[in-house]
Amino acid sequence: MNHIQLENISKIYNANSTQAQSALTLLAEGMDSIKVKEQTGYSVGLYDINLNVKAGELHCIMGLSGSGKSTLIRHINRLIDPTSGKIWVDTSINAKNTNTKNTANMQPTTTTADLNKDPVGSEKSSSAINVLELDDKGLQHYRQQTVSMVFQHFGLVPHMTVMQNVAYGLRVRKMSVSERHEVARHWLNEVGLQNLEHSYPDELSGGMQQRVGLARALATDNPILLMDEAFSALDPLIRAQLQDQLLELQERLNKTIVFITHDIDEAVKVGQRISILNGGRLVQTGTPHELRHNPADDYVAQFMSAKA
Ligand SMILES: Nc1ncnc2c1ncn2[C@@H]1O[C@H](COP(=O)(O)OP(=O)(O)OP(=O)(O)O)[C@@H](O)[C@H]1O
Repeated sequence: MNHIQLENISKIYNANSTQAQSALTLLAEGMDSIKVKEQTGYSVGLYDINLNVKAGELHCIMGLSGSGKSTLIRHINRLIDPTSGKIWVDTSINAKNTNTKNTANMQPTTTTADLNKDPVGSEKSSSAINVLELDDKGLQHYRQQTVSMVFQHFGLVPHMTVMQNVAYGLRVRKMSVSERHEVARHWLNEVGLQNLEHSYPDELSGGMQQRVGLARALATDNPILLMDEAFSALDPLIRAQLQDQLLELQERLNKTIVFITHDIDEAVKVGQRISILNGGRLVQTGTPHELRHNPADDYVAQFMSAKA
């Protein structure tokens, strides 16, 4: 079952709709984004992206710098609005299986077996909403209840303790302070930071700070987790530990995770499927095995041979 679907998403930066149309016309004729920028002056973030992310999938978005990865992920929580296209999210899918209060109901929404049943995954659920149609209130609700984000540079509030940072996103839920702290403590425990709840972010290493960022995102219990180069700022050893921890958590949580990385090794390690971007275009989506054995073009083949 699809959880997120991007339909014909294009993003031309700093252009009104008429200006953007001139760039889109050139892109439709096959011109690459560098030439389009030279000819029109407009930056191409994305062009005609069609992408399905299945419920419970850890889906990596991979590509070189400037290929459009951050632009793509920021469309899903509408930090960026597209020039054209639609973004469908099935808000009926709810991985409400994780908080300490709900451990008795820990039923994963989607299993790995379910993922494999839907190799094409093109159908749209009748409960999917086009998030571009949300008004301010609807968007606020969507961000509070459906999507969480983990940032590359952690994004912790420096004057709040670790506990306060993790509990912060729960203030909008109807929970008492003690309940919020109970949930936060649970997630700090899950990421291995049980003794640091009274510390401040600047007292922690980068790896520890990102564990707090992960605990904060997980504590909201939102079914979709967006991770934008979340481990890229970390030393290789710590990065590998966090990758392992994410995989271990995901085994139990079955979140729908969109994971941005420019590192093919990381994508192959954590991603069930990988989508490869080049110059704002989606070149190929597939499992690591499919990309390695049936690359769509030389760009994909080069990534995968660098890996092999
Ligand atoms: N705010 C902006 N204004 C103008 N152009 C932008 C803006 N943000 C991104 N771009 C352009 O859109 C294209 C895609 O950028 P994006 O940051 O999404 O790529 P990326 O793959 O995430 O790169 P990186 O790995 O370096 O973060 C680039 O050409 C970039 O210059």
